[in-house]
Amino acid sequence: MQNLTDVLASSSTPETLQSVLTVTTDTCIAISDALKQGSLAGILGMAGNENVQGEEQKKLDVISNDMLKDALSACPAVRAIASEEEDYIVPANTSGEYFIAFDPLDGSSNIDINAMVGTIFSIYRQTGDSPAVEEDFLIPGKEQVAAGYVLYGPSTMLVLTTGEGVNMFTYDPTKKVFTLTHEQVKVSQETQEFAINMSNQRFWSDNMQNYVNDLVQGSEGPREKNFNMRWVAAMVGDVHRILCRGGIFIYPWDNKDPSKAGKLRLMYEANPMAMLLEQAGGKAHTHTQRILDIQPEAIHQRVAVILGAANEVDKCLSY
Ligand SMILES: O=P(O)(O)OC[C@H]1O[C@](O)(COP(=O)(O)O)[C@@H](O)[C@@H]1O
Ligand SMILES: [Mg+2]
Ligand SMILES: [Mg+2]
Repeated sequence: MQNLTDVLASSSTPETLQSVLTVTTDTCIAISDALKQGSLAGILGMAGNENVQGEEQKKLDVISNDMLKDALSACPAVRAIASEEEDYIVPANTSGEYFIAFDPLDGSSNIDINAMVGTIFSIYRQTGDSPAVEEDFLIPGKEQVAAGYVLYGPSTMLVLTTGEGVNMFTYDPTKKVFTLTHEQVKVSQETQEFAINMSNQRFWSDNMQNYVNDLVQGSEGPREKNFNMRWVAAMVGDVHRILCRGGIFIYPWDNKDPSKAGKLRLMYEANPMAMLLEQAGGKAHTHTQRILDIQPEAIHQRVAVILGAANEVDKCLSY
């Protein structure tokens, strides 16, 4: 079976980009090893700080952020880094060719219950003669040259696109490599499952309430079929399920906090997942536009997210 290095070497991925992906995925293996140790490694619990978005950081948010930041800063091909857990961009090597944005640990609230978490990353090509500044990083998601995530579940999996479809790799701890296990994944067009945090229902728009009400009415409602609901509380887990067996994931606009356009972050969560979904034949939108077309205004910008099987995303948008 082919491993990640073979797959990248036989693709049109430039060697410099391969080096960024290798450093990223090697660091994710180290994060996976740390997670496996759990309480034994003293890495669970709160870090005692807040990130720039006012969220309390867990120790593992900080540890995984530092691991990725240190490894990627030392990679000559990396020009700058942006992270959900860093206030500002971190310039790395002026002669580097790539920007990498990441959510070092997605699904932080799952850490202490030993449930699914992941690392999400998004890579852009951007060169310049002087150290990178934040404005250089404000590139629409359609310009991504690679995106993916590593899911720390019962097995550790890498899901990757370099713009030539989506491949899934399973980490083989005996050989310490990611092995290609699911080639050219396509999102099923059949939607049986939806994922949305129903506890926010009263804050949604009327249109979103109507759409979800129609799903919940099942075979007695206008959709004339039954749906099931799933919520992993880690976007990485919900998106993985959609890539594996279809469905729709929604973190909609709501009026809970008018200063926020949504909960999820454009650069660390929405853009990389949108690229994966589109490369797998699915769709990813806000309530008003294609996510990959959004011109970012700030690195920590938030957006509404509706992604999954193309037909179902269209159906949702029709409301
Ligand atoms: O608290 P909620 O509404 O269940 O939110 C869950 C969502 O928040 C997130 O956990 C945010 O990610 P972080 O853990 O990186 O902050 C998403 O992964 C997930 O979809
Ligand atoms: Mg996240
Ligand atoms: Mg996070």
